[in-house]
Amino acid sequence: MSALAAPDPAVRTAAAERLAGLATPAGALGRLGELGVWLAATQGAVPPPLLDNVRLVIFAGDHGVAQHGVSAYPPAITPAMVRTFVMGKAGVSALAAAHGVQVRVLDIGVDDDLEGVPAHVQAHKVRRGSGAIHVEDALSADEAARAFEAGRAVAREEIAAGAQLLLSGDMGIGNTTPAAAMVAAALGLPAVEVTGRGTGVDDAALTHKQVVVQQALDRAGDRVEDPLDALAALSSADLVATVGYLVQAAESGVPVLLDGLMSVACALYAERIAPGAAAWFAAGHRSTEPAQALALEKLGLEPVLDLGLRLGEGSGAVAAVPVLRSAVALLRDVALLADLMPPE
Ligand SMILES: Cc1cc2ncn([C@H]3O[C@H](COP(=O)(O)O)[C@@H](O)[C@H]3O)c2cc1C
Ligand SMILES: O=C(O)c1cccnc1
Repeated sequence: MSALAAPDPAVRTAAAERLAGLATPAGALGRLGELGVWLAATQGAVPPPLLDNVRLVIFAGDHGVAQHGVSAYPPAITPAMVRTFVMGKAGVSALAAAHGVQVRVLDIGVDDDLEGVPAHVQAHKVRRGSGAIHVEDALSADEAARAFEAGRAVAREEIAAGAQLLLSGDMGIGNTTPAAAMVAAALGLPAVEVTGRGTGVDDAALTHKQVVVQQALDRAGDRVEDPLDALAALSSADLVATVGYLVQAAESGVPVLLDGLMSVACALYAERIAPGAAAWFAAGHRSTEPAQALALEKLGLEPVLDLGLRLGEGSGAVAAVPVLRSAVALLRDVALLADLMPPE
């Protein structure tokens, strides 16, 4: 794809001028000031509008590799959590209810037919489970293309519903393994430098997980040089859909607040596929996974929060929404110093 347009530079300049003119000491608003300027540029208005239409999509899927000792939890948790999101009782559901964020969960590749779950949850399903990446490709080229288009379609649907800010979340036992492989492949790093404990595997399982990630990288070989080939080899239907969602948001000029490892790994690929996309992304939080920190650094993103969260689901992004709203409030509601001072 050709390079994407950046958030409006003229609006960015006007927002930076407004920030500099507020009745606060220069620079006193720190990152809140920077976030306000970014939000103004991405919304195309100074001051930026109130963020009252913030929408999270949770992409759910299973991973063949989860049956090979890489997670502290069994794959049966994935469909159980999809049902929990539908009921509004997951960790992210509580945060989203507290902060007025709309949540949508989508089964892109769960290895279960999710009987009784509303049909719209499965409207974009690509397949049941994705391949165990250390022994086979996650997806065929055709499945990867379909997952990418599904993610794009979902972003268009959310934008049509008025989204001012999109969030991306994940659900899938074992997904920190493909996400670590994706980051290693994009950054040219060995498995030992990217692999983390995910849901909390012990030392022996961490060593095994590193071996599995390295096997996946060795198996993919030179194919990692092309981002779409790398995704088919090393990711999953739900993660490719997330990449498509991020690319479409950036292409449509709608900003995205990223979450933890899966979200940020997908953002790396969105930037590889659509250079310039990262200018539309902010990082909600720093997770405990080493690959997330490495991917954030590559993208030049500084996370808003650092709470030691390692949940996924979009929880770290939702937790950061009040900080973004604070940034908007300051640019909207603080007087200009020039208006307070008598003319000379
Ligand atoms: C009850 C439960 C709820 C979750 N919500 C998100 N995750 C997170 O943990 C998983 C990734 O970690 P790993 O690669 O170690 O399996 C993903 O499902 C992710 O969304 C959860 C995990 C569990 C167990
Ligand atoms: O970094 C994350 O987002 C993460 C870490 C562990 C488990 N689930 C998600």
